[in-house]
Amino acid sequence: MRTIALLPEGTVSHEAVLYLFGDEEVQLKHYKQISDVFLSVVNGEADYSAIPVENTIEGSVSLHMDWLVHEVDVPMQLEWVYPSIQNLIGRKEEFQSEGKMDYSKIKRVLSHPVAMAQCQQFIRTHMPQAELENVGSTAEAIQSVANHPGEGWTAIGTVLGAERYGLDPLARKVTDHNNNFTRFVLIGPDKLALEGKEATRKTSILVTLPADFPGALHQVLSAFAWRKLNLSRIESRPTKKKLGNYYFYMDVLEEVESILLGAAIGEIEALGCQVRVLGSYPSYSYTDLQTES
Ligand SMILES: O=C(O)C(=O)C[C@]1(C(=O)O)C=C[C@@H](O)C=C1
Repeated sequence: MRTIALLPEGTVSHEAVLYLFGDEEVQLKHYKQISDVFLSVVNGEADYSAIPVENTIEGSVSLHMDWLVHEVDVPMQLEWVYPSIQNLIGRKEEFQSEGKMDYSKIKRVLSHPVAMAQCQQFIRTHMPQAELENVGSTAEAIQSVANHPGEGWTAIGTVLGAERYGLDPLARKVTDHNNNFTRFVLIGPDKLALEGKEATRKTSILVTLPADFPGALHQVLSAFAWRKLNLSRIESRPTKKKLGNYYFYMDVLEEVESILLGAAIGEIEALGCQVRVLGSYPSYSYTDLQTES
């Protein structure tokens, strides 16, 4: 049985992992901090670590991307997409009378910063008086609310989290945009694919440009363009070595073993760029996962 490291019970990550593996039995190891989720696979405590890397509304989860690049050297082995459905969580009896919600009683809203950002408008419209507090995960937020009864505390998080910590969804689906999806990856030493499910092949690479090379990025991009290799994401991030030094993170819709991608990487290296492959893996979209073979 596979062991998966992930954020605490009741997080969006937890829902997403349960969804990914469906009926397959997996052992889940929950950690409070994302750093411990990363380290679990490094230390051999888990076969894979589940990491949220990108969100429709917030874009890249920078902290997690930085851990992938700078702190650990474990390949990405699978990617999947899951909707982040956020809800306002608290105790019904504290905020509702005769089934009607009284938002003016809310003094504090706790959540993960990415989840909080997904519900900005909802919070501003309904509870502008509330203090906002960012914590390590949506589940940690829900647990804190459970530990402070009668103090006007609420959390933004999942229905699964509300159930786990004995609270109620006070308002459901409170994200500002309907199409709120999060991209997750599994990192680990071994290859992984879901049997009978359609997947797109993807390769994630990091490209560091040589200093003082005018047009270097243009040339890198042309190596992909004339081979008709599709880039689905490109993003610059600081190298953390020198102010103004950046590397480019790129997702290419092709397997690293393919002749075309191999040749493109060779050409980019010949230009004097450094290329690091972060992983070459199957990518599952939300609808593909729902379709049984
Ligand atoms: O706190 C959680 O529920 C998480 O799973 C973390 C996380 C994230 O880090 O982006 C995952 C997805 C949600 O969009 C918000 C938060």
